[in-house]
Amino acid sequence: MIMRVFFIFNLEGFGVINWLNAVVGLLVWLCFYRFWQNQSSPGPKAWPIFGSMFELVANVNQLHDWLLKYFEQYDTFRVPTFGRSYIYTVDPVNVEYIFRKNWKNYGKGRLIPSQLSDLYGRGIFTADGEQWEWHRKLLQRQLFSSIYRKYNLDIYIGAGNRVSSMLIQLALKGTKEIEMQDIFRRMAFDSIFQNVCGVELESLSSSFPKIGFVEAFENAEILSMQRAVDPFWKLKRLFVLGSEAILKENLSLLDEFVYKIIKKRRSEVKDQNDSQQDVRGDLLSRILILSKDDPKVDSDKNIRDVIMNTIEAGRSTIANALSWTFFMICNHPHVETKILQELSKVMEGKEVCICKPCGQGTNGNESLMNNISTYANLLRHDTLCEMHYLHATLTESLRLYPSVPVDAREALSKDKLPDGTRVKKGDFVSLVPYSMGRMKFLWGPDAAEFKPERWLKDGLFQPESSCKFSVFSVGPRKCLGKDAAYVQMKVIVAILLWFFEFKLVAGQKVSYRIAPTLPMSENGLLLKFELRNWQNILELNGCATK
Ligand code: HEM
Repeated sequence: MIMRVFFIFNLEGFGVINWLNAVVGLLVWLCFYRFWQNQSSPGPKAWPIFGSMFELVANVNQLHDWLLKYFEQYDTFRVPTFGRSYIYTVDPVNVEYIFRKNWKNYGKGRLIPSQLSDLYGRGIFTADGEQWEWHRKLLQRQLFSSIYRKYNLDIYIGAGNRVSSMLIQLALKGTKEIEMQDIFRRMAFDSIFQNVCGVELESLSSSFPKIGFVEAFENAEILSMQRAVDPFWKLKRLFVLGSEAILKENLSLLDEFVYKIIKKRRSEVKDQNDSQQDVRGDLLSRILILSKDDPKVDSDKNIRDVIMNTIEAGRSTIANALSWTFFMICNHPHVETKILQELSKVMEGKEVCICKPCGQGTNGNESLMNNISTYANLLRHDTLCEMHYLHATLTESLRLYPSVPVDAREALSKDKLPDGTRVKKGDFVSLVPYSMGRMKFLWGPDAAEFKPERWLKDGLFQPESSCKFSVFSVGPRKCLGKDAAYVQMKVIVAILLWFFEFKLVAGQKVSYRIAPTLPMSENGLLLKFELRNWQNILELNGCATK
């Protein structure tokens, strides 16, 4: 074949040097062609071969604000790097196309799953196609069942009680300031673990215990992410060296713990069916009971992957969202007042002493804890649904500080977006909720301001299209835990704000840290706290004491 080409183009006698010149010339031409192509597309300046790599690396620690700067000029732009482009968009029409209309062409792809699959296996966050569909259907069936919803709510109420008890104990020891992000991180991990596995990890205590499973999970996640910038990770994994050796150790600990729970639960629910009164509510039991005819459920590895992915889904998302919400509430005292007014209105008439200065009298802390627990138990689904202002506050905080700031997909084949942007196979195409939430063309001239009121009409919460408020993603792969997330966040805010007063510790600089979610930087959120002054609440609404 090659000889035929030589013959046709009469290339015999071309000479080695000439050949080399031709090949180098072709490569240089290709580089400059690509350079020229990238130069003419919207986005940061692109250099031959390296594309915009240098600018990207220089800005990686403030990635979200760097992207935002470009979104002030373009709705969609390209960041070319060595072999592929990263395309970012805040254009709702492109978002709808990528995530809904042509979603099958934009999946988890190959690169990210290859780095994360030791931790998450072939679970919902790493799988495409049939495997993803199996996970999604399995979870969908459980997450919206009434047994599971009730079980979850009880977990969240328990978590609210535990955080309160922890704060009271800390206050007794004379502590006046706390790092709230760490408390929310512990609370969210404990809750999702109990929700998924039916086991309490008990990391919420005033002694701030280190829990082996939690540490191993967090280490494994960081080490798996670091593979993205380590070209030798596969070699290191092969020879069990350095970071890969540590990752392996953490993964073994996680697997041992999880497989033990799966085994135990299999034997416990072996003969149970869903109609029994004492049926367990945790996700693992429910899957084992309800899907026992599904051959894939027989595989402990599949179940392990479901567990790991669901823990990941509900862990840092909730902790981040609550941390930023408290940050915003502390910065906007009138929002706190309105939440308290709503709480007292919604809870009015419920059989609880919500307005008395309980716990500050003779019965002391025990009475206060009883009061907190009685109040918390009244936070049932119907009561939470009445809290429109709190719902709006959480949504507004997520608009500005979305738990998943960049939602990326890999193009499985070449394509063209509605605005004409060309996509090559292997390009990463991302919607950027962090920037979307700040776009004036979407939210008006006050887009940067924190205004829960923008979500309310006549006091009722008004949802927005997910192509505009994309915080929970869009289309067939949108978040499965959105409702559960709101329930948990509302319970925690309703309990903590009612019983405690929080103020920002002055002088701290609160910013984000780069991660797949949007945690605050290392120092977290330092808050001063004390028991709420009940007299203020009484005055707030002229509330009648019981
Ligand atoms: C404030 C809280 C939360 C936010 C902002 C959030 C946001 C998101 C986003 C943006 C995605 C798409 C991620 C991707 O494309 O890879 C997602 C997926 C998902 N979320 Fe959430 N999430 C939250 C809480 C939860 C909770 C509590 C659960 C479960 C109990 C959950 C379960 C899931 C699952 C299973 C998926 C995968 C859906 C799929 O790929 O089909 N999420 N979530």
